[in-house]
Amino acid sequence: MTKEQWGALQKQICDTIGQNNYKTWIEPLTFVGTDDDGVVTFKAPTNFFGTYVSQNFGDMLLAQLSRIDPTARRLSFDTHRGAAPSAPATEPSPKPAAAAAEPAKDSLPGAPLDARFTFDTFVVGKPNELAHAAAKRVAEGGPVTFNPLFLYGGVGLGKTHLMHAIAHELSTKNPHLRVLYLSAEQFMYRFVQALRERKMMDFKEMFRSVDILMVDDVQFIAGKDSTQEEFFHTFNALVDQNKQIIISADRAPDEIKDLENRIRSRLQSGLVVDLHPTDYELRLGILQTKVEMYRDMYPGLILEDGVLEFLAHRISTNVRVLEGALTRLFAFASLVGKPINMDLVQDSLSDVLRASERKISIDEIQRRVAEHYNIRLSDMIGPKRVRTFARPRQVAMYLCKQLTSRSLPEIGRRFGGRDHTTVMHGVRRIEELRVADGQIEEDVEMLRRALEA
Ligand SMILES: Nc1ncnc2c1ncn2[C@@H]1O[C@H](COP(=O)(O)OP(=O)(O)OP(=O)(O)O)[C@@H](O)[C@H]1O
Repeated sequence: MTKEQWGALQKQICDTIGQNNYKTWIEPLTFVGTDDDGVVTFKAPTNFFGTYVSQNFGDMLLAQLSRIDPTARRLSFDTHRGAAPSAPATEPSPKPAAAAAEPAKDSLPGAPLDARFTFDTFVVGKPNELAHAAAKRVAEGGPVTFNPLFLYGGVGLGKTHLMHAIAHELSTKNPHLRVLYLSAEQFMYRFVQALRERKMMDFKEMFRSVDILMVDDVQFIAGKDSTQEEFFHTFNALVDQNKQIIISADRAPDEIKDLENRIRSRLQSGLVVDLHPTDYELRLGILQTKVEMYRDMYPGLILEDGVLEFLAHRISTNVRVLEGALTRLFAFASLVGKPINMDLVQDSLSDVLRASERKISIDEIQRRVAEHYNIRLSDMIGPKRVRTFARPRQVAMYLCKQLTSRSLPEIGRRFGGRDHTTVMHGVRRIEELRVADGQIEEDVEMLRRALEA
């Protein structure tokens, strides 16, 4: 993103958050640049200022920025005076200090911490409770019990969030602790730079001087032999000194190809925990937490029932995408001055919904529902209107509406050529019965889970 593009965006941001907020919090920021990791850096007047903007306007800013620059992933607020202008995209720029972490002694060349990624903002559910508990334990900062802590899981499930949360908590408890967080790619970059500049001694000394080392996305060093070698030595030196190491990756150690065996076994020698794909309840919980935050930011905006449930159903892959969708909805609603309802969802999120479209088919739903109610598929689709067939048919129609993106006429056609008004009636009926009839509610939930599994 260029300075000019940022200039143009500011107008939009002002419209979104209002003149007062804009003048107080956004105008004083200076755009510095975006690096290869998608970190967008601003110069902020003070540390507090950067933290405040990040916590209160971070999501909105990121959503606006990512419309112009889809690589934008994180914000960083640099409070150093005379910060370097943005570096050319091919050359990783020196990382600015974290917005929330206090620099300890001389500053470490880590990546910025995101001030929003704390334990307070992390929603715990079944899929991530073990990872959360392990992270919490490490953040207590007591004697090192498992080393390393190895967190793994798919894209956008909260690995980085947990690592930053540990770093924040440890730095808050003990501001003198030397906590270094960086990606494996940055580790390699520092290593190559040290080789090139003949500063290997400095490199080794610096990495061995940290109290806590966190390396994100370690799968990156697979197949990169000399980086692996150096990583191995760093790792051993720190473990020998009883210093805590926290590693993340997108898969388990034994699934990372082209990783030396001795490194693999080192990575497995502590506690290996995975973040499972989110379930519906966790996604809904995350959305509800975010909404609380947005209510302060956009007072007066109406959020209609069912919207969060719909998003939690439909966007199931990645929490980042889920959050982005909500941010976009709020920003859009405040721009056009309308309530957040299903019409707005369709208008403003059609691309996200298309991309996250489920692979669940109408056939599959019909088959599962027929099995569940112990009726023949032909009876579900056929013309008979007795309740034994009509109710399962309505449940199936309802699930088709919820779990696929098919239109009502299309669903009608697939149910023996019925009219779309029949489908609509069926869907409404099940909506009513879900509230009034516990058995139907249980059936629908069970079927939905089975279909989504
Ligand atoms: N349980 C959760 N509660 C609240 N927010 C969450 C949770 N899980 C993920 N998020 C949010 O989702 C976004 C993506 O999370 P994060 O960057 O930690 O993912 P990741 O696992 O490191 O993914 P990647 O592999 O892409 O780096 C962040 O904004 C994070 O705050």
